[in-house]
Amino acid sequence: MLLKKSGLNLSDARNNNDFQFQIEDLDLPNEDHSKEFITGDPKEFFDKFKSFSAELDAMNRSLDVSSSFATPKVSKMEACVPNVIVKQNFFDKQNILEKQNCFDKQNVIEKHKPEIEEEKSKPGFTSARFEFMVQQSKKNGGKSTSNSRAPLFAYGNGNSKRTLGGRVGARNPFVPPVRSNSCENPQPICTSPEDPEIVDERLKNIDPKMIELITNEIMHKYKPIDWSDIAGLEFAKTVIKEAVVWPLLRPDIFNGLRRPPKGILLFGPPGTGKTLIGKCIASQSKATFFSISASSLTSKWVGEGEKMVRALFAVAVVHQPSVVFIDEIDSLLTQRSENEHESSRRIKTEFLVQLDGATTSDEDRVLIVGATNRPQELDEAARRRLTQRLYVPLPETAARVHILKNLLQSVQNDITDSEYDKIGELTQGYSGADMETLCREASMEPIRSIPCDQIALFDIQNLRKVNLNDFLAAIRQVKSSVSSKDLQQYVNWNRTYGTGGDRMDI
Ligand SMILES: Nc1ncnc2c1ncn2[C@@H]1O[C@H](COP(=O)(O)OP(=O)(O)OP(=O)(O)O)[C@@H](O)[C@H]1O
Repeated sequence: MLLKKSGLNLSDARNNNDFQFQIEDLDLPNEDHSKEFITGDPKEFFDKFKSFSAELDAMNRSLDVSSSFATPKVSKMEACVPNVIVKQNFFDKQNILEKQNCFDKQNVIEKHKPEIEEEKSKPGFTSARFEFMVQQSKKNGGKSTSNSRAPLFAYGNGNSKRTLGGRVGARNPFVPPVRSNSCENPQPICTSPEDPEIVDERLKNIDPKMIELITNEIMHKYKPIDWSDIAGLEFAKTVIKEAVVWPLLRPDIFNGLRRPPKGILLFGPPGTGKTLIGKCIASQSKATFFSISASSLTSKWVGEGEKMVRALFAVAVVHQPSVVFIDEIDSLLTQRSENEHESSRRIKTEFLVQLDGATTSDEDRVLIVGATNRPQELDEAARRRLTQRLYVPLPETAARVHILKNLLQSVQNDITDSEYDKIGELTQGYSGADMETLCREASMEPIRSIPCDQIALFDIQNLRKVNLNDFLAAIRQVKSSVSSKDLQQYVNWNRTYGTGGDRMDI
């Protein structure tokens, strides 16, 4: 069974690219029928089916019509052929592949001659889209529009693939359902910020493969982050709201001198919430969020890196407002050196050119958020372009307590407020990530108190709550991951280059 073999049910198959074209054409009566009657190896069947369709199409054009779209009669025949194949299969209850003559065009023509003749002699029903295609075909001097946007209907006419409204690739042609003034000419690309899937002028010189790769980096699903989810970091949050989020929300106010920065840098020890801030910016500004690791741009695409950078900015513009979060940005924008590899130099140059806005306009709402644990390694040209450089320090005591309370919400515990404060004081120098590790460790303590031989059948209702002692035991295990020497480097760099770096209250 075709669908059974593929492991898909009919509705899954309808959402599956490989099946969309065929399922729609096969016009299956219902799922039960499809299970019962369609047999054979799907790939083999569809390969045959496609080449057969192409043959029919060629034959179709050789009949006395000006083009494959010119009359509804022949197209009707074209459209009915797959149904014929399937119906034969349905009604004969035979394996499609066994019925080799299904793919014999003469056989099909002979069998359907009366239908075809009848269709030729009377005007048939034509849909608005079909009429549109006929008009386009006439406009093209009767030539097939196989490479334009029309032939969704005539599967045998080109290589275009029919879909059932599934995901359309960034480069797939846009097919207007009706002729409209804005899309009258099928050649120019219709652009729409609301529907970036439509091919856009701004992507025309970009390799479609790269567009696809970058588009895949868009994070569609992440928990919405609120500013209150980020513990502490009040200064960074205030600057970001004012310089980044509000301008993304109200571009009409924030223009000219009030134009937002194109790039910001978040620097600080590991695990202090830089990524969290990036997500919060995207979440609060309702922007498209791209999360890209700089090392993936530099290592995976050796030799192609600068093209990827170009693709990244182009796709971000199409999907604007966008926030592009680049983790480990230092590895992309390291200081120049004599033994630097040519390809990394080219990537860096391209990135700086793009950040300068060479290919974007002032109105474009694309924000680059770079994060680094090694700000001192940044190239000075890059540093200058990342105009807001915000220090994301280790959390203060109050922030650590805030993180603890947030994390422990999902675990039964009997920790009092004063005990929270105590844990907060005992975890001086811990990063947010260290606090998370600490909570995990503490929450394991009640589990460890269950005898090994009872764990399989243990009733979770009897699990004791996490308490202060669990945290005291965990603190002995989990240590701070940031040394005071490292910390001093961040403080020094912040003093020299950071936004508000000479403030004493951060
Ligand atoms: N200020 C904070 N408020 C709430 N949670 C935090 C905070 N800082 C860190 N965390 C938590 O610690 C974990 C690590 O945070 P995140 O990934 O944002 O750190 P990072 O600074 O980007 O780290 P790295 O530099 O290693 O990439 C996350 O699970 C996050 O929820």
